[in-house]
Order: sequence, then C-alpha cells, then structure tokens
Amino acid sequence: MKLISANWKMNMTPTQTKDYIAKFLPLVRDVKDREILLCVPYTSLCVASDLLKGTHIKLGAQNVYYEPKGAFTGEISVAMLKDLGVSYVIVGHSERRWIFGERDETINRKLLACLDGGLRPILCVGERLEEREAGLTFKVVETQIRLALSSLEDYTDMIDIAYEPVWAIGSGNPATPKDAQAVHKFIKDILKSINKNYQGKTRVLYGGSVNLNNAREFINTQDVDGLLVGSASLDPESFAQIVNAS
Ligand SMILES: O=C[C@H](O)COP(=O)(O)O
Repeated sequence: MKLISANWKMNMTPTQTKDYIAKFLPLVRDVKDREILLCVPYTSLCVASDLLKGTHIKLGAQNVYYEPKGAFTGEISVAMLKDLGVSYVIVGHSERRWIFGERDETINRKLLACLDGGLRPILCVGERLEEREAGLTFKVVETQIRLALSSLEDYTDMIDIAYEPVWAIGSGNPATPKDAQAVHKFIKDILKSINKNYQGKTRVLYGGSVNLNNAREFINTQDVDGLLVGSASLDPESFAQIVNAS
C-alpha cells in the first residue's frame, strides 16, 4: 500500500496537535487504500497517540537515538517511542544531516536500533544542489544508501526510503516526476543488488515541495510508492486533500 506521510518538523504544540487531529480525522476517514502517517515532534507524540488510537492513521517520530537507555541527555530511545504507540521513525533526514551534523555511521546505528526494536525506519537520502549540478546525484544517493544499510543488507524489506533532493526541500521547486522516477528506480536496483532475497517491500517515497498541485502526479509516477510532505502537511485540510488526491 502506498504511504502518505506528514513530517511536521519543529512545528505544532501539543494543543495545536489536538486541534489538527480533530480536524484531520473526519477528512480522511474513508481513505482505506493508502497508509497515512503523521510524523510529529516528540512533544506531540503523547497526545497524538491517544487521539489516533483505534484509527487507521499511523504515528511516527522524526528522530531516535540508537542506545537503548542511559546517560544521553536530551535523547529518546526506540523503546520510549514504541511504548507510545509509534510505528515509524524518520532517520537521516537532510536537516539532521546538514544542520545537526548527523553522519552516515550514526544513521546506520539508528537503523539497526529501529530494526532491533521493531520500529520501521524511513531512511532519507538525497543530493544537495552542488552535487546535482556536478552530476553526482546517483553517486551520492548510492553512497548514502550503502553506508546507511551497511551490515543491514538482509533487512532491506523492513525499511522504507524517502528520496528527498535537498534543493527541493522547502524551496517550492520540486524535482520533476521524471527525475524522481529515475532516482527511485535506481534506489530499487541498489536494494536488489545488495540483498539477494529482497522481496520488494521497501517503499520509496518522494519528498521535497510536494503540495496540492503536484501530489497526484507524483503518486501516479512509476516507482513512487508514497510521499513525505513537509510544509503542506501543516494544515490539516491541505494534507487531507493531498492524501485524498493521491
Ligand atoms: O520531510 C519532508 C521534506 O523535508 C519535505 O519538506 P517540504 O515538503 O516542506 O519541502
């Protein structure tokens, strides 16, 4: 089933989360042929978890730490997320990579912790503008995937991947569906090549300036198995329309 996910990033207080979900739920009540996911800030997980219980909407986090517990001030473990009813977690978002200096090795450890603990990670990959202009898109994406999945190659079916070209995020300038399709296909070929038992269960999502006007075209593009939506997911009506359009 295709996956349509919101990534609220650092937006929404718990009170705003409550209002959002109250408006959003009736608008997507009849959507049964798409998996819908809300990746909310840590501080909204509790309230969202309560409100989404018993619904078909899944709950996701935007980050996680790889250690199970201990003296890691400010960090959140897989078990803490699981206990709140979280089923997905975004790992290696470009904002974590480029603002917070998250390295491929850290991302790899986070993926391992998620798989060990039963959370389904959404691994984010994507090239920066200068890399695209230098013709390095495929090389960058391949390197990110190989490093992130190092020693986890047998578990590729348990991971989803979001292709998010960094230059397209929040810029109003999305990739063309054709360009996205080429990278998505390339990602699937890498997964096949690194795991001989790969069953094709990884969904490759597109993210980067998805909005009401382009969601349908992206989702109907071959090899696009879902969307990861940032700013256009912050309004419940707009995100519901994206879910319904797609
Ligand atoms: O995780 C979502 C992406 O970073 C896309 O954000 P955006 O839809 O605001 O461009």
